[in-house]
Amino acid sequence: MLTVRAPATSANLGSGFDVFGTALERPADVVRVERAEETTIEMSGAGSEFIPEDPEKNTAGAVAEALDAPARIKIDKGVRPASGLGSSAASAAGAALALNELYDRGLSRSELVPIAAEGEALVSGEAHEDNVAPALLGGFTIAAEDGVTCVDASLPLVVCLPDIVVSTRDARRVVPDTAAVEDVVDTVGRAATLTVGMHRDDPELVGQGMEDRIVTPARAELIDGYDRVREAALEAGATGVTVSGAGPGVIAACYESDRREIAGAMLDAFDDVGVESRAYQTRIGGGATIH
Ligand SMILES: Nc1ncnc2c1ncn2[C@@H]1O[C@H](COP(=O)(O)OP(=O)(O)O)[C@@H](O)[C@H]1O
Ligand SMILES: N[C@@H](CCOP(=O)(O)O)C(=O)O
Repeated sequence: MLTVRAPATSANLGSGFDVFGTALERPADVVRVERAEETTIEMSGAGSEFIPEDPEKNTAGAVAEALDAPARIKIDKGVRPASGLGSSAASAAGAALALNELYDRGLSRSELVPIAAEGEALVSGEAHEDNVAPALLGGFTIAAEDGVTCVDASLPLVVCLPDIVVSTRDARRVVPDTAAVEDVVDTVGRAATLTVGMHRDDPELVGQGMEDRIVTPARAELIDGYDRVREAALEAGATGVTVSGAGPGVIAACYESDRREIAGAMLDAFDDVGVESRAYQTRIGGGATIH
């Protein structure tokens, strides 16, 4: 079978709601495909018992349909669903790259972004591209109306995933419909700062750019212990902390030398409020790879 490794991703990064995303070096999904008369899906791995194998309800099935590429698809989940780590997107991006290769469709990775986003539309109600873009292209991505821009960054990160489930569909319902002009001005400044920080692999600038007054406060309410975890990470040396994607994952930017301490502090802080969690000491990584 043709095999693709597709990385977890972290979208938004505070100031870039529905626009910014980064590929994470780990964890990742492994997607295997072979040609078939009709699409079937077999799931295994982290949280796979909660993911429908019906191709009409699985993000990989939506991609097979969009590419008109029926296949036997096996997905080994490294990324638990409803995590804020682009779990649904990893499978969609992996399937898009694998089926494009299997059927010789000849599409570029950029051209596969809107196809993989069909999977996101299936599960979250909207074809947001901020997870599938970095899962396919790697690095730090800016998914805008006019297309995706990619920065080849490799900043160290810690992502802490509490044992709480927040579905992206539900977390999109708490996003405010309007924002005050001064908050929009603040967001523009922070988004610009973060983008420069990614170009320079500068944890301080990226950290400053991760602050957000518009979307993140509403999302933080859905995560038990968020404020405590954020404070603990900052005290341990994180340069910025925010909700990863729609949550419940929490992401910290940092220097490599502080990564271990930050991971420990975040785990302890969740533990203090009675929530089990696991931490990934990772960094911005590459896009999906064919094996
Ligand atoms: N291949 C897949 N991988 C992960 N989740 C999937 C997949 N196909 C469908 N889903 C559904 O998508 C939802 C998880 O997606 P989402 O809420 O966006 O979480 P995440 O932030 O982890 O991507 C769950 O309801 C899950 O059952
Ligand atoms: N921009 C989206 C990103 C959702 O990411 P996920 O990893 O939680 O699926 C949003 O914030 O809704």
